[in-house]
Amino acid sequence: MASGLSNNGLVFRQLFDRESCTYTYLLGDAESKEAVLIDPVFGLAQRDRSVVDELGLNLKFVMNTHVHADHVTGTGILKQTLGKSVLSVISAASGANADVKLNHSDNISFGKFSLEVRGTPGHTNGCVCYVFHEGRMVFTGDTLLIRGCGRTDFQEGSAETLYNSVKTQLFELPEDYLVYPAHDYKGMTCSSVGEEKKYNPRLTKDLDTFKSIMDNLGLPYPKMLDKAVPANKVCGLYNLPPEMEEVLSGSKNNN
Ligand SMILES: N[C@@H](CCC(=O)N[C@@H](CSS)C(=O)NCC(=O)O)C(=O)O
Repeated sequence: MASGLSNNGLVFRQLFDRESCTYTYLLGDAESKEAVLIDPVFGLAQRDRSVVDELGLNLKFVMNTHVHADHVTGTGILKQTLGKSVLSVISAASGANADVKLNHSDNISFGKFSLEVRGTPGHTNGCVCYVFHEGRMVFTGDTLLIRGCGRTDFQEGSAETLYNSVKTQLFELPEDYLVYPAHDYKGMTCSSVGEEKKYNPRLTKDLDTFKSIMDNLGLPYPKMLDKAVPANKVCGLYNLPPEMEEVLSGSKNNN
């Protein structure tokens, strides 16, 4: 096995989109070569394909943690270019189209590894987190961010639901599990369950204080909201903004 590529047979990469500050995660089994990609971004599909190819992996699942509002997902374009053996994945509760629609406590397997699905509604109804017990990691989407959490002021957002999701589904995990969110806006890459239980400025508070914090975030709506949500209901392949149609038709390269 090539050195530096894997750890206990796991191949792991954290990839970043500078525009939307989105993290995409690649996890692969070095032995079987089966891999999954979590929260890919449409405009970076070529980058993701290159990394997968260079590491000698075969994508089995392209997955979302939820219907994103700030960027268009790359699951559809990756399926289109990689072929029918790649399956798109999202939760059933999201109401979005995909090959595989997940429910709480389902498992997604790739090679000898698997991800446990935990329903964590609050930012949206269909949010899920993926717990990777073998790697002691959890991919939290927008449910839990580093020292923050997903906003709850649009889509089906509910501060109380998000609070309960974090407390029951994430803060019950062992404290050494590493937290990998879908975004970071401050240059942080990773946290742990223990750190967030101790230092998260929102989720260390009682429910009423949390709700008041969430009611007063004062964030502008994501610039892509009206385009991204309908597109992401169909794996990012509908009603695309013109610059993204160019990517799909191959007239724009991503280099
Ligand atoms: N400025 C960005 C959107 C930033 C934003 O609203 N982020 C979301 C996650 S993406 S919907 C969020 O939940 N943020 C929570 C926070 O506390 O920052 C844009 O225009 O796209």
